[in-house]
Amino acid sequence: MTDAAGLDAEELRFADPDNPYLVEPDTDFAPVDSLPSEAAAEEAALLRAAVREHDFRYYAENEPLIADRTYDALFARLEELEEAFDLNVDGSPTQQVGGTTLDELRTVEHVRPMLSIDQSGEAEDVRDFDARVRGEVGDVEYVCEPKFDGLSVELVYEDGVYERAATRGDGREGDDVTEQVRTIPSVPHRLGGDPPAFLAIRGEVHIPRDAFQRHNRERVERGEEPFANPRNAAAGTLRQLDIEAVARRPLDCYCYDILGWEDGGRDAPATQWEELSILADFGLKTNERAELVDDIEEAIEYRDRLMAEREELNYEIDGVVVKVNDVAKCEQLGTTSRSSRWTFAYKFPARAEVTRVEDVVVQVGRTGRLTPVALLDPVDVGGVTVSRATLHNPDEIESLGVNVGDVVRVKRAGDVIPQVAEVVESNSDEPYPFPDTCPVCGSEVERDGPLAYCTGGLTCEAQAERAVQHYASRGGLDIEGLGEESVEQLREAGLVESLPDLYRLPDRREELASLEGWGETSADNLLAEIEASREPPLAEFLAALGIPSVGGATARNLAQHFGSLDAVRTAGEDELAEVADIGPTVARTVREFFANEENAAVIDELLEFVTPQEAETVDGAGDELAGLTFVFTGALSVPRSEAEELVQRHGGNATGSVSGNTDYLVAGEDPGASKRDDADANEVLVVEEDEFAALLAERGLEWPPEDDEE
Ligand SMILES: NC(=O)c1ccc[n+]([C@@H]2O[C@H](COP(=O)([O-])OP(=O)(O)OC[C@H]3O[C@@H](n4cnc5c(N)ncnc54)[C@H](O)[C@@H]3O)[C@@H](O)[C@H]2O)c1
Repeated sequence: MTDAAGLDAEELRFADPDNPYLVEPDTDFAPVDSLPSEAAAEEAALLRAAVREHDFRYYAENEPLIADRTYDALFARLEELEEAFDLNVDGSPTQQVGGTTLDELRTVEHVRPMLSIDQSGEAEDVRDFDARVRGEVGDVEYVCEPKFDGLSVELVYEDGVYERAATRGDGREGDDVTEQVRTIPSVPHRLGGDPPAFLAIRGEVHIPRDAFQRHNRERVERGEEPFANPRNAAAGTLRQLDIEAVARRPLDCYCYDILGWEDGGRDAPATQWEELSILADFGLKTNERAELVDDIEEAIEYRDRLMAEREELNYEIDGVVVKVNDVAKCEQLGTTSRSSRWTFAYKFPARAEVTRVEDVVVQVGRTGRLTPVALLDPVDVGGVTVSRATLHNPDEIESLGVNVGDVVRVKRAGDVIPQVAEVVESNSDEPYPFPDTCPVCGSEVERDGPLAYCTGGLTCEAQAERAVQHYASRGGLDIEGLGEESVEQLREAGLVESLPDLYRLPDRREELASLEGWGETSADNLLAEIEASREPPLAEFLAALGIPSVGGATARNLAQHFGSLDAVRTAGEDELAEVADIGPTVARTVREFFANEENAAVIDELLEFVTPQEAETVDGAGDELAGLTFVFTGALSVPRSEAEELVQRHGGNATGSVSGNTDYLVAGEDPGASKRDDADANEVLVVEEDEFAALLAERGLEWPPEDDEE
């Protein structure tokens, strides 16, 4: 999202850069009855162009210019004008489904149009919908379901076998995402139960919230822009052409509607409620919170209840969908060109509120990255009090134009980290001046693209504290008794200011024992742990140094490739890039880490106390599994991601779904029938975990891999 004034004309597809509804539109509209009809027609034309542009940016590019709430206000105004002035609506976005297809993907026609849903956040509008429905078809029951904030897909099964999947696109045709959707674990490749000969269903692909947060954190750590919300992340992922990359993302899919059913004499279910239960019988994932209710008041209560539970769910929802239960009545109610007349979405209020920036602080991360954070006048955003919001990086401050004292809109878009979405009222001439020295150690700040880094390395206190925390963590040398809080306590007491100070603690045993909450025994235990960490394996030591982008696996590859710390420290970028799993970017990061004078000084000092053990170098590490493709299914004795990582590290492929070129399907406990069936059909070798271990052992590899957590 941007609030930069003015847009480059070339960037725009449907609207003029001067269109007032493109950037920071004013949604305080003049009352319709005071408008001359010419002005109304003119305003509607501008709104149509702007809405088309916003649709394009939202659906095709996943980069909206304005907040959803603002978009909804523009859309509602356009509808209002068209109706009040009886304007010609041919081709208006109010008559069409807003999506589009991409050039890169094949287009497929849907079995039945995939339409939009009329929606509102007002209970009165929901009651109006109900009155219209009852006026046309008499009394009805409703099925209420969460409105998942993901990406709608059509799935097609023939004789129970997964055939294809497509995005909603413009409602009539969508992008072919068959291979992408095939990687989703909750989409069976073969249906169970007694499926019809032909079945088309509608579902919503989404990324669970916890996985989304993990994924975003990794993106930020790699210096990439985080996704604004899980919907964008799911949409972006699903339309990727690199299927293996899609398989690595934790997508999930809820199914909720039958679009097509052909089965000789057997009829499709007669109600929405039966549809849900039969979909579940076929092994498709349906949502357990769906409810059948007797009337609209119960539907309204359902929405309020779900809104209160919203934060507990591991998937993002933005309201509830209310559907007429009886399919025959649905057909009677029919559809418009844009939406079905038997469904209504009762939305939750947007989780975005307006507040004042009280201050901006700049935090220093373990890698030295500086992150500006806005301290806010606390505000309730969707039931959670927010007093801080990330500003991401200096470029974001510039593009938002935000400074202390400004009134801003804050949002929590699926993720837990609140963000400043836009400046609503600026009280400053300039954006917040980003510091050119580190607020903690005063070292110079260096820019790398949009990001800023402190050049102080391990001498920077903030980095040092986090460096010590990391060094002692399970991803480092696993020094028990030295958690984040103790490290902070030791630093505050002046006992540990940098890594080598850990090994000077025996000289300060008395002081340590006298700290609040410590005592002789805890102090001695910690000192014994520290003593035991003095001869670490090289790989663990490298991982413990907290070199940016170097986790346990990469550290082990480095150790196996170079054998000694000296060799790693002096290796050039080209040599580093020869290591399995290391590309040019990571090679440069590693080189820079060791070349940094401050880091070098700290490491030299550390080596006065610590002697990393040389590692056995392994020739050709990384090629043992070359040419082999594995799929893992069922519960393994370690997380599946570790198995996949191991395979990839040794030159093999690990994908999420069985396909023609899969060599082995490794079945852990409870492997899931459909994948195994598929595997048999493809003549893939199905092996149990111990056979997999044997296969690795033949190639000199160990299973399960040693504890490798970061
Ligand atoms: N910010 C912008 O520029 C911009 C631009 C375009 C659209 N938008 C936003 O997108 C929304 C409109 O998009 P839309 O037309 O895709 O509508 P929508 O996503 O709000 O609602 C329709 C969709 O709901 C989904 N859905 C989720 N759970 C469902 C369930 N249980 N049963 C049935 N359907 C379910 C379906 O996929 C369907 O496509 C608006 O809220 C608007 O704010 C924003």
